[in-house]
Amino acid sequence: MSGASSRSLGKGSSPPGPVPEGLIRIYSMRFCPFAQRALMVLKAKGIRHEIVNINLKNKPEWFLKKNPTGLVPVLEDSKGRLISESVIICEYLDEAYPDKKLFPDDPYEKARQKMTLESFSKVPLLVTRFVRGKKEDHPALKEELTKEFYKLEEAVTKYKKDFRVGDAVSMTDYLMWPWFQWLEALELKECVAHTPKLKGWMAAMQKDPTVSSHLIDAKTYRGFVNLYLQDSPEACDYGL
Ligand SMILES: N[C@@H](CCC(=O)N[C@@H](CSCC(=O)c1ccc([N+](=O)[O-])cc1)C(=O)NCC(=O)O)C(=O)O
Repeated sequence: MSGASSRSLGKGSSPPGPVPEGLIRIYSMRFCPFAQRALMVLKAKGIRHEIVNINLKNKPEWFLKKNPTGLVPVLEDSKGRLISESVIICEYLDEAYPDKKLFPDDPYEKARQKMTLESFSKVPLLVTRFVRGKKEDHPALKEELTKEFYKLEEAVTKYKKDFRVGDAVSMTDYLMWPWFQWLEALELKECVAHTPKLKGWMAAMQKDPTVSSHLIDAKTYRGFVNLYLQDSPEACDYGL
């Protein structure tokens, strides 16, 4: 039932029992960029956890009781307390498990990182629109994404500390990364062709042990996207 590569649970499955003491559970989906944020934070901080993958194209009834919006990720602790929304989950994990903090302690530095995250905030929506959009809308969407990346290039230049590399990967790095991982699979790499600092950050991120343990190859992503867009109940288990 649990594990990053476990098959997803769908309609008719039995709900998992209570979360064992000393563990935390995340309801996830192997290809969900929002869930990947939380999974990277769990891994980077060394928090013991179990993963329950949800079939988003055939959702279990019991999952909708845990999160009526039906979205992953959701976090559950041994007291049965539930937290949804990826940024809220990540900030909670950073505070509840204060070893190896990912957000800076300094309130201004933390606000700075959140401002960088805000300047990134259109990217997930644009990537989703690109995936779901018609071919003829692609050039305009690519242009919009390129503009967003220029904004981030400016942020990398001005606020180097928000884009850390190597041992000092920060919360904003992990919160932004999953969508950059998609660029190759979606043939969107040209959008970062003229933002060398952002490209440098991407190359450095790929060397981070937490990031590299979550890399999925472009072909597998494309296989998933293809099935997801057809609303196939097999999409979330693609490649298993
Ligand atoms: N604010 C929330 C958003 C969470 C969210 O939206 N989750 C998606 C799963 S991931 C969706 C996604 O980013 C995506 C993009 C592209 C493709 N594709 O191209 O195939 C697939 C997925 C979901 O559960 N969705 C379930 C549902 O909508 O019922 C947060 O921050 O936690």
